[in-house]
Amino acid sequence: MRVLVVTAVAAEADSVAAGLTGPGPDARQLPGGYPLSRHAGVDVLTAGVGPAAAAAGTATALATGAYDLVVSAGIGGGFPAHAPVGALVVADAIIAADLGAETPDGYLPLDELGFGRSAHLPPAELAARIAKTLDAVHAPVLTVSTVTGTAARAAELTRRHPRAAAEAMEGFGVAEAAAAHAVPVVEIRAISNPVGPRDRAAWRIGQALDSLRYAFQQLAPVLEEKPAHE
Ligand SMILES: O=C(O)c1cccc(C(=O)CC[C@H]2O[C@@H](n3cnc4c(=O)[nH]cnc43)[C@H](O)[C@@H]2O)c1
Repeated sequence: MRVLVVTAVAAEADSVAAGLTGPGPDARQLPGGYPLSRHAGVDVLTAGVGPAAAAAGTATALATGAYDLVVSAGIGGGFPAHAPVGALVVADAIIAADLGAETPDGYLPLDELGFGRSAHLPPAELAARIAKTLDAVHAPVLTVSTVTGTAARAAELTRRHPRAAAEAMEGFGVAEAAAAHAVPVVEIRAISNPVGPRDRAAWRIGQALDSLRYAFQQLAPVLEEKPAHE
């Protein structure tokens, strides 16, 4: 199995790579300038922040036809009722939470507008096994284009998606590219901040990056190729 891990920024890619145990990395750049580090069985891509960059980078990597699984991984905001700072969240659904239309009667997601889908479902058994391995919260992860910064917006997202444990900015973009290439996708988020009123001082990015490294340490035996003689 060859796995593509898609991160937004270099610090996330470094944490993922630090958790992998195999030899490497063999660093290269894909067309478009996307940095890719190759490890045993796992490639780690830095695609940029936001769903559009994530989709473009993921699609570029998947065009090689080399991958059996895509993992969207990085830091994220946690809905405090479900996922505190430092927790890991493995998505059981990857939901586009602000892709749609506002109407006088409220928000309409893309699928209800008839333009496509608003959610991707990771393979249930694999996602549940990853969540169990990581002792992670297993719940929907929202993809947003704007980081939530008010209590009102957090409450509105919770009203629409009561089970959601995290929000981040890339998962749905990665999943759209994966679906276009018929490759399964999972999403793993390490919680760096609560979803709610903007408080930059409360972000624990170092702690979340440590959690991300720990996650890939635990997952390395599952994800990395074993040489035939082992
Ligand atoms: O300082 C800010 O308020 C701010 C505004 C926009 C973006 C940022 C980032 O540094 C985070 C973007 C990056 O991290 C993921 N992330 C982490 N926490 C959240 C969150 O609460 N909501 C959405 N995304 C989050 C995201 O996936 C991006 O890759 C800071």
